[in-house]
Amino acid sequence: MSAVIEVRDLKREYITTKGWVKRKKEIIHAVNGITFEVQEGEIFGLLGQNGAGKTTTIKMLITLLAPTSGECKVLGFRTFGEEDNIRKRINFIFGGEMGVYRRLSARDNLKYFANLYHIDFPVASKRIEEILDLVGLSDKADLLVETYSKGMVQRLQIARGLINDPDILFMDEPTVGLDPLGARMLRDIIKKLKEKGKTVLLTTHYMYEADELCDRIAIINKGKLVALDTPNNLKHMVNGISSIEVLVGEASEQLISEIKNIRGVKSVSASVNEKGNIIYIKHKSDCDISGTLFDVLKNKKITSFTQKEITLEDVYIQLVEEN
Ligand SMILES: Nc1ncnc2c1ncn2[C@@H]1O[C@H](COP(=O)(O)OP(=O)(O)OP(=O)(O)O)[C@@H](O)[C@H]1O
Repeated sequence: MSAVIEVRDLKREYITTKGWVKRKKEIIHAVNGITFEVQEGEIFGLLGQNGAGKTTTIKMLITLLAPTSGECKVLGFRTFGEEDNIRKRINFIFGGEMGVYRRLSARDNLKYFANLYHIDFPVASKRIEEILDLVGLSDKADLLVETYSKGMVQRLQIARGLINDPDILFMDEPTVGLDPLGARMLRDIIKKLKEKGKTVLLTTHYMYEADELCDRIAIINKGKLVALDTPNNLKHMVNGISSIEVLVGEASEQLISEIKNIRGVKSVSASVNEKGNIIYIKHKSDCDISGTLFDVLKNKKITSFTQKEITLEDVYIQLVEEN
């Protein structure tokens, strides 16, 4: 395997102005010195809160934005200065945007984009059929896109992103706005791309998505890289913390604060689902809180009590809080 993306001490600043009367210049350090490599054939995830710098990073990688400083190379070429060598070998998909023509059929859309890449007709025709099959749109290929569901449009977006047979596909929140079934179909397509040897760099807000898809994940916070590893290794970073989920009839603020006061408890949160109130408790692994917890939950109609594995979300929250 070789590195197809090389980023070293990459920075990007934006200069904006603030205030009405006396306008003051402000420098935003959107990407503030990040370093990572992506290997050929990897699915690599960029995770971070809103405004963490994910889209800015992607824009620099796809040659749309010049870095302020640092090194940013794709397929061995500088993204600023040697972009012509990169553009025909990559493609990108921004989730939630149209990017395709509603008044054309999927097949005509793909023919149009193949034309933009000057792909010969026989090659394009064969590729279009293969791509339509990959994204599961073969039987709907001649319908107008305006009759498509959101999930179908998103799948067509992926098809569009594959028209030049790119080595690397960049995806910014590919499943945003999709229903669970649509999102699952899209994740399956991304897995198939990996099987075909493509490299995928994606951003997502959904932890389970990153966990399921990514070989490695970079967590970005305020423009800086706070962790980079496989999902499993990242989970091991939250050493010494255990997680419990309890389903109860009611979860009052007083109950939550009583649980918070148990020695060894690090955090408590609650949510409601159709079965009742779920209380999420994180505690130090070397403190057995179960006895005291059962005392506090006495008469609270416990319907389930589960010791949970640490999730990527736990890691993410801890890292972002620490930073
Ligand atoms: N064109 C711009 N001018 C000024 N500031 C910008 C510009 N684009 C982005 N920013 C700022 O740079 C920071 C990083 O933005 P970016 O869009 O890269 O974050 P993100 O991680 O992709 O967020 P999100 O998950 O919300 O898409 C934010 O503070 C944002 O407000």
